[in-house]
This record gives sequence, structure tokens and C-alpha cells, in this order.
Amino acid sequence: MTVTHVAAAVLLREDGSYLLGQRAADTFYPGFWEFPGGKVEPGEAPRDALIRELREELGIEVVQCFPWIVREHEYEHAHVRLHFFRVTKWQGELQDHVHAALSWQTIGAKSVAPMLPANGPVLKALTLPDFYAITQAARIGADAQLAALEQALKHGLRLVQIRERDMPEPQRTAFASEAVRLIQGFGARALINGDADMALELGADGIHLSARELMALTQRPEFKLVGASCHTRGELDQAIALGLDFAVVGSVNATPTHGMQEGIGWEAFNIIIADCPIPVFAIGGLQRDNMLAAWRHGAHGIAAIRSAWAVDSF
Ligand SMILES: Nc1nc2c([nH]c(=O)n2[C@@H]2O[C@H](COP(=O)(O)OP(=O)(O)OP(=O)(O)O)[C@@H](O)[C@H]2O)c(=O)[nH]1
Repeated sequence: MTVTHVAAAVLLREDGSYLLGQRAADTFYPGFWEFPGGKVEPGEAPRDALIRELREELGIEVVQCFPWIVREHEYEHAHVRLHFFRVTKWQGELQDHVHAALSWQTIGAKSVAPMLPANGPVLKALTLPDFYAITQAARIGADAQLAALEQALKHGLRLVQIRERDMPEPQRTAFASEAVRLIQGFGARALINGDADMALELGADGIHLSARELMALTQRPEFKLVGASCHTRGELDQAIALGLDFAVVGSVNATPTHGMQEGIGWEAFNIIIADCPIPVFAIGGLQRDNMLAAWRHGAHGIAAIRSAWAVDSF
């Protein structure tokens, strides 16, 4: 079956809500909810198709949009390749011309159903915040790290990886236990680096795999949330094949964590993650100020160790 390319828009408002449209009666899957968008025409770039579709369907002009994830799905009537974009600025009032209804939804608390079958993983991807902080208690001390963690959580941090490979036991478990409690107390999610047993024991939300651990696996570990560090497309393909929720790719810039080796830069980052179906965080000498560059190059967001805990980064 030939592949039909589709451009789909996640229109995001400042309050974090996003727009869904209900398919009209005379289409496939009538009554199902979807992201606004439509088919890419021959010779058209997905971004141009997105801009055209939102003009035609909703009467709005896109001002700012970023490529996000690309997902494939085989329906009875078509094999679709969906190019998702996050649309963060537009002009004009919504005037719907094609849907039965429109509805602004809260991320993680969708109130309309059913959703088009291809879109389940997309909703899960949307629940990931755009900043992923990684602990460094072994370097700065457990107390300093817990204090910085609490400050960051108070300022909205919602995803944390506890990565204390160099901390001896029993301090490592004691620190991780305290950190998980603190993180979850703020409604944020905690992932444990590598150690599935510890993640289970502490009731963490999931685990984060190193590239080496990722490549040794044959199936997805049984946690709600699983991410992995990748440096090559081969590793990213393994994360995709195992159905992981997200990947972290880098180093984009030089970083002390990797002995100040030169980074791969944004262009190479963009090539590695091309058409990736799962969200990717960029890592390596990055801070929140780099978020626009990250989005422009297809990243879901930024992951950071050092800069995550600097007071002026919140
Ligand atoms: N717009 C949009 N389409 C989606 C999403 N998810 C998804 O699987 N699709 C599929 O991608 C295709 C979108 O094409 P479309 O909106 O231009 O076309 P259509 O099926 O309404 O009918 P048409 O042939 O009259 O244009 C459909 O097969 C639809 O089922 C989504 O979130 N948004």
C-alpha cells in the first residue's frame, strides 16, 4: 500500500492546553478525535502542508511551529505517515470549516473520546515536559542535591533522572529513596538510571537506560515510563523498536561529563533524529536558554545535568 503523508498540528496554548477536532460524519472514522491537519500534496513539504491545512481548516495563520515526531499507522483504508508539529503561535480566531466539533484539552487529562487509533502514543508523548533534569549528588553531595531538587520542583521541574552510578551503597539507595519521595510529592516523575530493582523497590515511575543497557535488551522493561540515552541512529532505532517512551541524544555541545570531547552540533543532532516516532531530548552542554534551538532541530526538549541545578536556570 502506498504511504499517505499527513501533516498534523498540536496547537498549544500558553496554559498548556491543546486542540483536538472531531471528524465529521462523512469521513473515515466519523466521530473520532484527531489533531487538525491533512494530507501532504505531491511535491509539498510537510511544514507547508501544515500551514495550508490550518489556513483552510481553521482559518488561522501559523506564526511559529516546530517539527516534533513522525509516526506511521496502517488503517484499513490507508497507510499513513503522520508528521506532527507543535504550533506555539498563530494569528486569527479559530473558524472551523471541517470538523463536527473542536475542543481544547488538558495534557494528561483528555475529556473527549474516542481518539483516532494512531494517536494514543502521541498523547503519551505530549505528557512529557520539555525539560529533563539529571541528578549529580555524587559530585555536589546528597544534601546539596536534595536542596537544589526541591527548589527546581518548586519552579516547575516535572521529570527527573536519578543517576548516581558513582555513589557507594548504602548512600545511593538512601539518596534515591529521598529523591523519589520528594519528586513524586510535587506530582513530578522520577526515573532511576539503569537499576530496575531499585526503581521497583522505591516505586519510581520508571527507568532510564544507558546505550549499552539498551542494546542488550530484547524487550521493553515493564515500567510506565522508559527512556534511553543514544548517540547514534542505530541506538535510537533500538529504542524505537523496543517501544520506549523517549530518548536522549547527544552530546550536542562539548561537556565536562564526557571529558570535554567536541559535541556533534545541532545539524548532526537533527540528522540522527530525522523522522523519529518517539520524542527526543537533546543533551550535552545545554541549558533552558537553548530550548528554541532544540525545538527548531526537532527535539522535544532539553536534558541537562549541571545547568539543571543552577539557581538562575529555573
Ligand atoms: N488530521 C489528522 N489525521 C490523522 C490523525 N491521526 C491519523 O491517524 N490521521 C489519519 O491521517 C489521514 C488524514 O487525512 P485527511 O484528514 O486529509 O483526510 P480524510 O481521511 O479526512 O479524508 P479525505 O480523503 O477526504 O481528505 C486520515 O487517514 C486520518 O485517519 C490526526 O491526528 N490528525
